[in-house]
Amino acid sequence: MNRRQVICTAILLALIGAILPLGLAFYIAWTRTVAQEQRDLEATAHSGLQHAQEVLAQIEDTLRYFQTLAVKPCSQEHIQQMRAATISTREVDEIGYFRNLALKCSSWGRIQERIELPAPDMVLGNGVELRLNTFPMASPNTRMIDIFYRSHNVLSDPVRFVDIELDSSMQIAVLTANGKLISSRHGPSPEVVQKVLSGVQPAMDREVLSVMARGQDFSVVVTEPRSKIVEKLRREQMLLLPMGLLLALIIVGLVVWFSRRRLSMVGELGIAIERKEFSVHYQPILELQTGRCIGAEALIRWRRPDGRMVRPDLFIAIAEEHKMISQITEQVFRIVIRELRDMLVADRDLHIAVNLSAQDMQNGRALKALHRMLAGTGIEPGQIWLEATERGFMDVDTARATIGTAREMGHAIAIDDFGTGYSSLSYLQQLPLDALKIDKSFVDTIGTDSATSSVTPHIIDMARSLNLLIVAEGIESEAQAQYLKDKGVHFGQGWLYAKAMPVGEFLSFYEVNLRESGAPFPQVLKEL
Ligand SMILES: Nc1nc2c(ncn2[C@@H]2O[C@@H]3COP(=O)(O)O[C@H]4[C@@H](O)[C@H](n5cnc6c(=O)[nH]c(N)nc65)O[C@@H]4COP(=O)(O)O[C@H]3[C@H]2O)c(=O)[nH]1
Repeated sequence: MNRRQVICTAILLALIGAILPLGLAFYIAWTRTVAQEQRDLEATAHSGLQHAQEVLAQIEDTLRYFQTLAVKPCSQEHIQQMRAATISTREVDEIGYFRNLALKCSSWGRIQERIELPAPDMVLGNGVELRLNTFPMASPNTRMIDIFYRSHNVLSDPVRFVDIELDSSMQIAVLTANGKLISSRHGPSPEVVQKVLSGVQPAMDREVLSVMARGQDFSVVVTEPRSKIVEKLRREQMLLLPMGLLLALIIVGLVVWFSRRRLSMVGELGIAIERKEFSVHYQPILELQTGRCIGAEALIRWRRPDGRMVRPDLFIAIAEEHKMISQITEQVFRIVIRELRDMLVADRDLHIAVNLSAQDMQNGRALKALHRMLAGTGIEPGQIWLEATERGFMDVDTARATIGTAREMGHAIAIDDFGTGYSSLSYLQQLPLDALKIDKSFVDTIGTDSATSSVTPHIIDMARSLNLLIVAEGIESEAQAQYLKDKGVHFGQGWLYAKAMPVGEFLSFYEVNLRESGAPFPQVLKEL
């Protein structure tokens, strides 16, 4: 992933991370509120049904009482009893006595006019008849529910059937079992009520919550516009939104932390070490006189997940600065042993040079790790050479100790990039080194009249006087190679011969080289 992709992904993830928990909190608050409201509606519908049935039962009791009352119909006493019942029974507003389906007297007294019972709207299982739109003589504008049994009827205010505790945001309708409206409160929509009754989910269920309770004689529908539950939703949100907000903050924080880590080279390097994103390429080292390949320098390669390569001189410095280099050195050792173990065991003339950083030289941890890794592999320690730059030898005492340990273990040790730092002859004399590598910058000056071109022969003379093996790196031309050969430089590496290459290519190169050069293993190395 490149920088831009990391930033875009981070922004996207941060947005999702912020929106998702908040959206989730909102969604949970909404569904919890709706579910709670649905439960409240159900409870209201059931209590509405129970109440309507109790009202009916009360009226039926009154009717049954008059059925068994042994008084002369429409006598003073009969009318008196009817009046008493309207006073003592809340559900009973008026009582009437019928003969041949015509009203003879009521709790108001005797009736002179002929009032006949119309056809009932519904007949209950016990023979009680219901008429839903009765307008009594005493108050002709008031609709009453007429409940008739055998010879008596009761007129009851429809409100009695819905007289329950009702939330101001809810609407209730009590209907007969065959769906005719008895009474309602808070004006429920007749269409919604009919749809709920018929079992069809109301089309506007996005706007209305509804519940139905069905009894033997009545059905009760309770509705509530969703807009009315906003207040309750807010209360729920007050509870959940802070949690969502906290989660969003945590996610956004994590995204920022991860992306910053990903964006910084140090962070990326740490991830690369964890994920073992490194590989090793091998640059052949040849004896200059014969052209025989005696081994290779192991050079680390880091390919990032997006496919881009990072130059080692860039990330090695950062790894050193942030104390990550030892892990990298260990990974290089591990890769070299894994990739070349068989070949190193089969061919004792093959040598691989591995770079040690200044820190590796100072803390000696890499050497211990190498010792552990080589145990039981069959590889001779002498087949692994170690190279360290001048900086690695700055602290002469520590350097001497580390070189001593390395040599005791059987490794040859070389000073890399010689001449680029402050090393002097006297300084070199104090270190028990095996080889000196001439830096490419000096090889580049061969045949030129640059100011440093005169340094190269001095470095070579110095190395020779200290009896060190000399390896020149960065040889790119025949002229450079010839010059170095003439000066008695033993070994060289550079694009003139081969670039650093993956293990498979190197092994082929090595086999072809051995076949074609036909030269024996160099005497100078046997003496090491
Ligand atoms: N232009 C040109 N370049 C040539 C030629 N011949 C060799 N080179 C390059 O010169 C560098 C030689 O390695 P170095 O001096 O140890 O310099 C190395 C070394 O200091 C460091 N390095 C590489 N691998 C490791 C490692 O495993 N551990 C440590 N600590 N440092 C490493 O990174 C530096 C750069 O490594 P590379 O990029 O692989 O670059 C390599 C190599 O590819 C040539 O003819 N022409």
